[in-house]
Amino acid sequence: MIELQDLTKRYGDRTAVDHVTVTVPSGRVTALLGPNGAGKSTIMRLVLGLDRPTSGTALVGGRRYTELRNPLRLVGAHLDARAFHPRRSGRAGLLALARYNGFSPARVREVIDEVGIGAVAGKPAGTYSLGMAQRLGIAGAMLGDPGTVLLDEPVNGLDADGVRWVRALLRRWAGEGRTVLLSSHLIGEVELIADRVVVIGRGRLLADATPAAFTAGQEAVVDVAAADEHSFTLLTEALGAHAERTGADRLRVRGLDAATVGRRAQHAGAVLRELRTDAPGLEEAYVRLVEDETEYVAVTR
Ligand SMILES: Nc1ncnc2c1ncn2[C@@H]1O[C@H](COP(=O)(O)OP(=O)(O)OP(=O)(O)O)[C@@H](O)[C@H]1O
Repeated sequence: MIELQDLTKRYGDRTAVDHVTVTVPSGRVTALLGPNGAGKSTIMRLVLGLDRPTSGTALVGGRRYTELRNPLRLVGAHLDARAFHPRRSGRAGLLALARYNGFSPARVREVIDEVGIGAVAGKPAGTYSLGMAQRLGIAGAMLGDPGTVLLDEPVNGLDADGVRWVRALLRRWAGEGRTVLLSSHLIGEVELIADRVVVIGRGRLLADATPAAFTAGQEAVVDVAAADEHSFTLLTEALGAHAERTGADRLRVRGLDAATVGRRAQHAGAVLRELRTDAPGLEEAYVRLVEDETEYVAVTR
């Protein structure tokens, strides 16, 4: 479990993390989600003792990271895909990390197999594709078989297979009771991977919920397509400010239900090709949330 209590970090007059209180439970995959510069990496660095909080605390298993005696056995982290020495082979980098932290060369072989970089392990890490570099970083995080894992943007640069692989790996870790915290600025990834979503905007906690609870309070939208250009014009006029154009003949409607949209179209003489209610996805909920970062939204489980 990771506990952030009133965590604040300022750099000069810039507040990177602003009074964040949140618990990241074990046995779950939790995503820190937020736009670039929201404060996700800073939170991870504070948890890992790489930076000191201005105020508040970040605890892993009830202790500050800097108080842990054998931290890599308890907490694994992968913050930067290019953290390994570019001219050293991936294997050599992992062996050095293992030696320094008291892990066996056999464990290095195991993690290399597990992340599937056997074919490139002898090559300089600097020659790896971003996907391979991500796998190498994840291998480093796994070395100590830790109960808590932090991964900063772990699927950045991975192809669809790679994303599936990370998802399966994180699910397995959570299933084994580990605490898994990843960060992402891509809502689509998070929707696929995480059990819990912690949304951060300008350093502040905006939401902490399951993906389902996060979207539950959101109003559905209606997608409507006109049969022809003339109908599209009539329809656009009939729906006014409720409608937003999303395609050549297509509108997205907020604040009216499908029956009302259908009636308005009929009155206006517009012929429809399609009319459907869309349950709001995580993306819709997320966009609304970060659009107005000044509003504090607490979503409970
Ligand atoms: N060492 C530092 N010195 C000064 N400002 C910093 C430092 N580290 C981060 N910041 C600032 O703190 C804010 C949060 O940055 P952070 O990197 O944590 O965001 P992020 O959510 O991880 O974004 P990204 O997705 O771009 O990595 C930003 O405004 C950033 O410029």
